[in-house]
Amino acid sequence: TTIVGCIFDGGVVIAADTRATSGPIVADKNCEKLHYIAPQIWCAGAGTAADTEFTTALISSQLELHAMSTGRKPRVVTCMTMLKQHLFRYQGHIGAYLVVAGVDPTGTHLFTVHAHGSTDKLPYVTMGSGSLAAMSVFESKWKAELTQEEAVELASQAILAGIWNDLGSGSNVDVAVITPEKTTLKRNLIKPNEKVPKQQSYKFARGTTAVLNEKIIKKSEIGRYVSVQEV
Ligand SMILES: CCOc1ccc(-c2cc(C(=O)Nc3ccc(S(=O)(=O)NC(C)=O)cc3)c3ccccc3n2)cc1
Repeated sequence: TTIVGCIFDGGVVIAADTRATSGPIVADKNCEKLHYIAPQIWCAGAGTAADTEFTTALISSQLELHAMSTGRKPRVVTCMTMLKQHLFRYQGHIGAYLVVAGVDPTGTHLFTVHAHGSTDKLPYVTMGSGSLAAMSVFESKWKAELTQEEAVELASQAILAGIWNDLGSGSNVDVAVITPEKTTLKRNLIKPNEKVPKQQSYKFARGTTAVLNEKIIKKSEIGRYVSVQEV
């Protein structure tokens, strides 16, 4: 998995690849790793799929109840705090590595939350098995005061670095852009691994391989031939 987040002038963008693995097997070629928390708070998840899905859904519910009781819009720091306290309580046994991003009345915020409960607050972040490949893109191309278009492009390039260089990442690029006005989910914004039509037909004509000899036997005689190596 490769997931990233990047703050820009006026909002924040998060992005993810769409490969789900089970050991060496690609279990899902187009899974969703961007999770809704609140109208202007979204979360990218790496780690155990069920853990990221259920943990984000649980905190989304708790945050909505909190917003109802306070009568205020939910804050990103509140979401981060709920996530870190929940994950710390389970001492890392919940395999959820999360990028929490959003806009609230106090501004634009981007956090990481690790499975053991540690957190960071940064202008750009990466997580997952492809995090080092993705971070190489940010460390070489990030600048302050990015525009929305620049931030979407940079985040997409960071995910693509994971897709190409990390076996745990692959398939497509999903992006979510969060501004004070609206949140836009761009599902499969980039599809760099689509199957293309074969250049030609690879069906061999009947008779391409010569038949050297043929022997028709009764079903009752099969046992006689199973152990015999015909030369
Ligand atoms: C007592 C242990 O404390 C810890 C503290 C921090 C980290 C940690 C983990 C990560 C990280 O993202 N690890 C990670 C890898 C693969 C997937 S995965 O989903 O691609 N594959 C599997 C199998 O989970 C998820 C998360 C990370 C990334 C970027 C910068 C720092 C980081 N630090 C781990 C343990």
